[in-house]
Amino acid sequence: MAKRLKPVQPLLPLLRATDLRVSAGGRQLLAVPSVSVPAGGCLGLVGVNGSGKSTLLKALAGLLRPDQGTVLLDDRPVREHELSFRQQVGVFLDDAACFPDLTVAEHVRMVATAHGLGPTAAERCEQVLDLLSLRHRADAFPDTLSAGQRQLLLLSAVLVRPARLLLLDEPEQRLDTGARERLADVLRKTMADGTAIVMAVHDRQLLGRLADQVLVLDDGRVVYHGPTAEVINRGATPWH
Ligand SMILES: Nc1ncnc2c1ncn2[C@@H]1O[C@H](COP(=O)(O)OP(=O)(O)OP(=O)(O)O)[C@@H](O)[C@H]1O
Repeated sequence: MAKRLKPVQPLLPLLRATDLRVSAGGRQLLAVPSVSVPAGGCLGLVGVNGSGKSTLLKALAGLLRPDQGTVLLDDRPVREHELSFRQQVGVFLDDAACFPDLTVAEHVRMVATAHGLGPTAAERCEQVLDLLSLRHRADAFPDTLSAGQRQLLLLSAVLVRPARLLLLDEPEQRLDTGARERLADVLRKTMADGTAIVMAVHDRQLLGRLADQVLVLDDGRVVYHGPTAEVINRGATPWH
């Protein structure tokens, strides 16, 4: 007798946003029909300055309330201040700041401890500082860091904590080629562990190495949403 197969349930995306619209001062800043990222996937957001990438990230992070549309994490609405959301989602925006009186190691340790790493915090902190090549500045204070090292400190503080979703705004800013490659390696490993990433990015190589899908924005509107390879293979990017 033929065996009856159970219907296959498609995997739910981790993050899903539908019909997002954001405006300010009577002007529409963003109109995005849909965003969907599965666990372990990476969506790259690209577009010229002012095209709406940060606005979209803020809406996905629940930091900005859209006029219209929904953002769901695991099919539940995103709420900025909900503890479970903060525990699951690491957000890196370009306005992140450092404490002037805490060293590099202390910053990273503070975030790791706050996110419940407990006895494993010290080892994880060293590992992240090693991976981003910042361990030699572990005892340095922020005002003695170069711009790129400060960027690495802020990234270390986001990457040290466990997260199911990372929302990153131009993480490659101020980093040299080697540091960008190390960042790509760390993010790829994070994805292999099942973390989803949405990342605004100007660096085409980083985009090609990480993103499996790309959303190109122009004046707040989506002008392309599809596989990264198609955008990369065009030779010239449609956003520069
Ligand atoms: N709080 C705000 N009030 C009014 N307009 C805003 C606000 N924040 C951003 N904008 C406008 O929204 C548009 C999109 O800005 P956004 O910062 O999302 O662009 P971006 O693609 O991230 O740019 P960049 O590559 O320069 O970081 C811009 O025209 C900007 O001036």
